Amino acid sequence: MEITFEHVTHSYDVNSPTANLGLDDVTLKIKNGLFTAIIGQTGSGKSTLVRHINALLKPTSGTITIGDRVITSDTNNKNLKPLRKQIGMVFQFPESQLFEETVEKDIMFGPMNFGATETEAREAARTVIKLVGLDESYLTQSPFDLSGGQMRRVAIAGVLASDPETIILDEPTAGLDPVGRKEIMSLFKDLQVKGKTIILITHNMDDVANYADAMAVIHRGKLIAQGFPKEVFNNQELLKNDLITLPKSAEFAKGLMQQGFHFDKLPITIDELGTEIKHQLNGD
Ligand SMILES: Nc1ncnc2c1ncn2[C@@H]1O[C@H](COP(=O)(O)OP(=O)(O)OP(=O)(O)O)[C@@H](O)[C@H]1O
Repeated sequence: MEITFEHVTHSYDVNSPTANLGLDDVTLKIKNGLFTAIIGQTGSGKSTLVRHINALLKPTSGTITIGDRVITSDTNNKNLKPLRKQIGMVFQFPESQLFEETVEKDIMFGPMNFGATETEAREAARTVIKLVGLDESYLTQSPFDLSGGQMRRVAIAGVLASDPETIILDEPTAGLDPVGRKEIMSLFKDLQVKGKTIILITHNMDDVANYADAMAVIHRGKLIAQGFPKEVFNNQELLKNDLITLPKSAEFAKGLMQQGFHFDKLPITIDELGTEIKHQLNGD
């Protein structure tokens, strides 16, 4: 499902369409089946942007097209359920929204809300608990007896249980340790390989470099760059004006340039960096 923003502006000031802009004239295409990262400084408008994709927010002006669904300022709040089923949203610290007495009931809540029968929802819970790396024995436990990382997985399973086509992730690994982060990010990459469209908001540039196919940079509500991560991280204008930070490998490569190494483009992953260094040491 392709997602298109055309000249989308969102004002948080109900009395003035030009004041307190969360988004300012954003035109953007998010391609079907890709892993797209949305980055930008704190308060730049990333969450505002993604909340338009499942119509939690509506544009003050402009149009959003999601598959064959068009959202404008006068879109009716009725009939949004099919859209919300297609677009799964994992908010920051999603475990704070767990509330049922068992993991199974918590996971079943979403599908049943979207019309699944109890049997279907139970089946979905059994499938997704494994997808997030937990075994079926967790289903009968209370979510509140689990560790923070396990609770996060259960909350993510709850979103996956409705089998959304597109999954929006707002800082899904915040507060997790490096191992937990890698596991969760690999899970999302795996879901993309299986056909889902993934949209990730993150402050972690290594995650962008390692997992994203495309990225968009938001600054003060405006889209200031988009493209392949390798191109965007090599955008001199953005770097000069401190509008992006670099993944660790690119930072390391910059240091190496002061030692006489040369990179046409900064490598953005460890693999790319290793390959480049090997070539240069071998004189290739
Ligand atoms: N409910 C709201 N009412 C008024 N202003 C808001 C509201 N939510 C966000 N804003 C403002 O809109 C702008 C964009 O906020 P948004 O939360 O989209 O940024 P963000 O890039 O997601 O930030 P972060 O990285 O901190 O999550 C900010 O100036 C913020 O203060």
